[in-house]
Amino acid sequence: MKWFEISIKTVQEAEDAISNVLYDLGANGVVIEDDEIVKYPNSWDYIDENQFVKQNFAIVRAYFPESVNISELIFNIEERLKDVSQYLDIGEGRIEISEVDEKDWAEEWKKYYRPVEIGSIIIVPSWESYQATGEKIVVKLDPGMAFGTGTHESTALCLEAVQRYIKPGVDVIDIGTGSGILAIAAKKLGANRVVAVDIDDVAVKVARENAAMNNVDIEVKQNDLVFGIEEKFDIAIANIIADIIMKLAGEVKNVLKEGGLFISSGIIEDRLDDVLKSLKESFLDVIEIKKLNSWCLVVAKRK
Ligand SMILES: C[S@@+](CC[C@H](N)C(=O)[O-])C[C@H]1O[C@@H](n2cnc3c(N)ncnc32)[C@H](O)[C@@H]1O
Repeated sequence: MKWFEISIKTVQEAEDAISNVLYDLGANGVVIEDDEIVKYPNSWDYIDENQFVKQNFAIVRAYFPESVNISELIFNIEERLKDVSQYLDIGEGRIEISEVDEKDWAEEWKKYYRPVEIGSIIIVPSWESYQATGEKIVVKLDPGMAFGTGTHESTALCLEAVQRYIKPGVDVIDIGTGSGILAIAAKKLGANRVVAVDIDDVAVKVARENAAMNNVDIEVKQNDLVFGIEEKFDIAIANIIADIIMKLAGEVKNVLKEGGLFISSGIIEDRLDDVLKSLKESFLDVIEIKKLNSWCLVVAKRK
């Protein structure tokens, strides 16, 4: 499978804002390369440090599946970069598109993936040997090309929340499971039935493999959000982008028991009000909002 690699040339101060924009537009992964390039003056006859021009430089690379509508995506990136540049110098902001082979970047990012500890949960890359100590709940993971390593703020927020909300015996649906990370954590925290859905067939395959590697019994299926699901759950978790959370707000009630919770994440701060409005319009009571850097998690309760 091929992927689109979108590279944006920018400056270090803007790299987080740009990577957030790319995640919010549905990137499966973002890699930041930054360095200070030292440019020498054209000529000098004595060494004066002040004459060295330090150029602040960063490239943000994001990966999107080949199936994406690339012209629409580029249009959206350009629009969002214009918004960011209203309040932040984004440097050149030049966008480049190329196609990369799945195996090339799947292997590349593995070099930087280390165990991630959030509360009592530790996410360990499957290729690392890790000796668990004490009471830690270990989730072994090979995310492959699916989103969900635990390093992104939106996943970290969910991992923290599930530890507080999942009680032994609850039924859970994980919508947009990606690598299966949240569904596996939910099961290990004592959930009863766990159903994990994703629209992407690569994610479904990866989540099944990760569930098997962790010896947990999870039903993973390919599905568009909760369409056609007739069961009811105590907790629905969705770490997807704001636009999809807003769409889901109107449908999630159909899969929640009375008093059930909707844990939503992947919401960039600028879109929080839109999401809160959709939840309110869908008669869900917001009981918690948490922020980590520019990302938000919202917990709402079905009346
Ligand atoms: C940001 S990732 C989250 C992965 C993982 N749950 C985590 O927390 O790290 C969002 C996932 O939602 C999936 N997704 C996007 N739109 C969807 C839809 N309409 N129905 C189901 N899954 C969807 C994507 O394929 C992707 O795997």
